[in-house]
Amino acid sequence: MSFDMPREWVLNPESEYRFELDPGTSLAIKLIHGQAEIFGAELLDGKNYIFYEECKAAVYTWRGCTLEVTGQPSVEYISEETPMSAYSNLHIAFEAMRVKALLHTRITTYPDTATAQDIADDSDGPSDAPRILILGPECSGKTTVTKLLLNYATRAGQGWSPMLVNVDPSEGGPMLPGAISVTPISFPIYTSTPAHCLGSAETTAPTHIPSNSLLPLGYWYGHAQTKRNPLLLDRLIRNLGENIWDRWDTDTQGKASGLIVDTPSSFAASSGSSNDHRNSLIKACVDAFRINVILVVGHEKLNVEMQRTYGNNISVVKIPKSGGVVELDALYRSRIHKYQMHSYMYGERITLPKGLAQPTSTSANSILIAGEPYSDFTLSPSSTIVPFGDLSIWRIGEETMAPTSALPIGATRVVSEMQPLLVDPSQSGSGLYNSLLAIIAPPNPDESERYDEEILDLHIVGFIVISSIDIPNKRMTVLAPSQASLVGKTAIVGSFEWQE
Ligand SMILES: Nc1ncnc2c1ncn2[C@@H]1O[C@H](COP(=O)(O)OP(=O)(O)OP(=O)(O)O)[C@@H](O)[C@H]1O
Repeated sequence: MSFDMPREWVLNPESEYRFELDPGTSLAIKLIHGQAEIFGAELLDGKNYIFYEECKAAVYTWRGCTLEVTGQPSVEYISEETPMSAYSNLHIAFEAMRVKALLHTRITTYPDTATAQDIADDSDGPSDAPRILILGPECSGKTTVTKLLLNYATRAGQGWSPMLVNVDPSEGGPMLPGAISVTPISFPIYTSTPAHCLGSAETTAPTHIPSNSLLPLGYWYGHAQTKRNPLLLDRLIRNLGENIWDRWDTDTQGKASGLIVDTPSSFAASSGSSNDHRNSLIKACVDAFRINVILVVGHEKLNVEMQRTYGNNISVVKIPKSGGVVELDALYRSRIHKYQMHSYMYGERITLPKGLAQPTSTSANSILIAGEPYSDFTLSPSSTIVPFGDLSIWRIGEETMAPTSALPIGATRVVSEMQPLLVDPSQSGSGLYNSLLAIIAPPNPDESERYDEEILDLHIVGFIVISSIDIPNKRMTVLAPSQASLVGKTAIVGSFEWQE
């Protein structure tokens, strides 16, 4: 049988079709009959959903369905054993919490409008929105559970917009790796590529704004590993929390929708010295987001530990890991970082599976990429030469290039983890060549309001890459998604490198 030809898969109720793609291949899945969803986002029938860039995922059906699959996955099979009923029970419990939280806010804000039934419903037990922290080891399915629960909330038809909080800097959520962010989610996140496994942010390029792009608020941590600068990560997590609570002051529906925090696997690793930093980062999340539910994905020891530490005030629930979750190695993750950065600059270059008829102006609507009709998703970044002085570049809490031997005899270098250090591009070891930088919001225009570490608390407005440095002429080549001027902007460098 040729894999170029469309093939049919018939799924029984409560089963899923799982697939894994190799580099350079793509897959189209069309729902022919019945009902199906991909990590909680419902498939429309008759549309070809495209998957690419080594995507690994599953299409699940509650009531049974027939799928038409075009393309050549490296792995594909049907599984009848899934944890979906446990996950959907959780969703039902969270939905009840949202409804009660909204009712409680309505009664306390507008007591005159409350009916006797409202008051009776409000009187039985606590009424707080679900604010959920998801913990689990590497490749346990944390991001997938986060996405599934968010998607179910948006499908409930109640106008919920739960906050997706991503504190996993190695993944970057809807932004780029190195960022942590918060994003209100009001429509389902469709899976198509691991480069945007939690949806994609609106690009800063003005030419292309898909209707499903997200508007995250993010801070730049700059590294993949949480242990590299836990104090900085702690502070950025607390910044995210403050932003959420400020916004919820005036958004009762959003507040009742709650939030879901996707965490890095290092939060679940308990080995020696890493224990302290991960405990303090978990605590930072619990405090900043006022967590009231901790979900532990398939890890008995961590579950017991969380029960002991937080069980008195927080519901700690162990949930099963899906057998479909794929083990991802370091090389795969590095390729995903490359896809993410390239997609930010160049948009998406998608090769459709061979057996799929090429889209015409009339058929493009029946081909969906991440839930959006197929169109030209490519972007044209600008590559410009800018004088060193146009941009002020900082590095947080790490030594710049001057070697220790350059210090006065007997002096030791003391750099606090939170200290912003100005980077001089004219120094040959500046570490800027080929690096990814976040451009951050301008500092407070009122000089009297400024403080030393202010740049730690400024959110990300975009990203650039320094693709070459010309020290003799004091200028550098900057790759950016748009041609907006960089004069006077502030950027922070981390440890992510641009890969061609
Ligand atoms: N049921 C499933 N069938 C097929 N693939 C799946 C399934 N569930 C998850 N996956 C895939 O497995 C991979 C790992 O899942 P996920 O990213 O959710 O795990 P994680 O615990 O968040 O990983 P990390 O180690 O990065 O923290 C992803 O590519 C995801 O799409």
